[in-house]
Amino acid sequence: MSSLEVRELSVTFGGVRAVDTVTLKAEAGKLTGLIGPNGAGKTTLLDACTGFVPSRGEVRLAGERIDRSPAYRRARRGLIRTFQTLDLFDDLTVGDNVAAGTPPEGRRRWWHQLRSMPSATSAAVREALEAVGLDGCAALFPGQLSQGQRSLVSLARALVARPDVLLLDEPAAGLDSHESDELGERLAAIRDKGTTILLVEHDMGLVLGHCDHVHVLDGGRMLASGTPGQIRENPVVRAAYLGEATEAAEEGIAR
Ligand SMILES: Nc1ncnc2c1ncn2[C@@H]1O[C@H](COP(=O)(O)OP(=O)(O)OP(=O)(O)O)[C@@H](O)[C@H]1O
Repeated sequence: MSSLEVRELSVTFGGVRAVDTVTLKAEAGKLTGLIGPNGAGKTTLLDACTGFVPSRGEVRLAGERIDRSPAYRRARRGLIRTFQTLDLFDDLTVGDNVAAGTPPEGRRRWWHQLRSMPSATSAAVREALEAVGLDGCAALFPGQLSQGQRSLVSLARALVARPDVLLLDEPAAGLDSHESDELGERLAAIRDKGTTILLVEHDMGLVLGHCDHVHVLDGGRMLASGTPGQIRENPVVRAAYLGEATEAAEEGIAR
């Protein structure tokens, strides 16, 4: 099991400091939530961890620095992510969409890799679809699924790569509260099988109901960290994120 850790991580776009000297950890084998208001820097932090934007500071996977590695090497080392925009291939079946997430094997030539690509019916694809509750949907096309189910296809495409650490960007978007609770159970089961998960999400029921630990970002900076219970009760978080003005929060923000 691997942890993911960032130390003093910063990302700047022109004059905007989207992530500002953030230090946080997704503990090995845990489901960690990352929450914060719109524009807080959550997606940018995932982009920096996975090598999609240049950053300053350290990113460590299982204790080893990966912040100088290109995105594909980080993925090969087991750091796999999903995107807010699902980017499914509408002309491919669900099974083929998931199969497309299979990582290439080592340095074999591309025609060998093509020949060894798993098919939509391979065991790895079946297993990934089962893990998200879409077994039986392999032959359907994304257009035949609900938005929530499409999000699950994107999750299955990440799982087929057998990640050590899985970064999820708002997988509950488009899910109703029942589906989102079900997703929480599935993520907990994936964690229990040994995958470390960092979950960016606005769905508070999912985060506070299922995560082991939660980090809160605001304006690119770490605002708070704690158990879901501690985060729920934190007056500064309630003021900044949940829109509740309290005296304690005002004192906290002023400090
Ligand atoms: N490619 C970019 N170029 C310029 N500014 C960017 C870029 N990507 C993000 N930003 C800015 O960085 C800040 C953080 O954005 P980010 O998307 O990381 O926030 P977020 O917490 O994921 O928000 P949301 O919950 O709405 O997805 C915002 O001010 C955003 O406008």
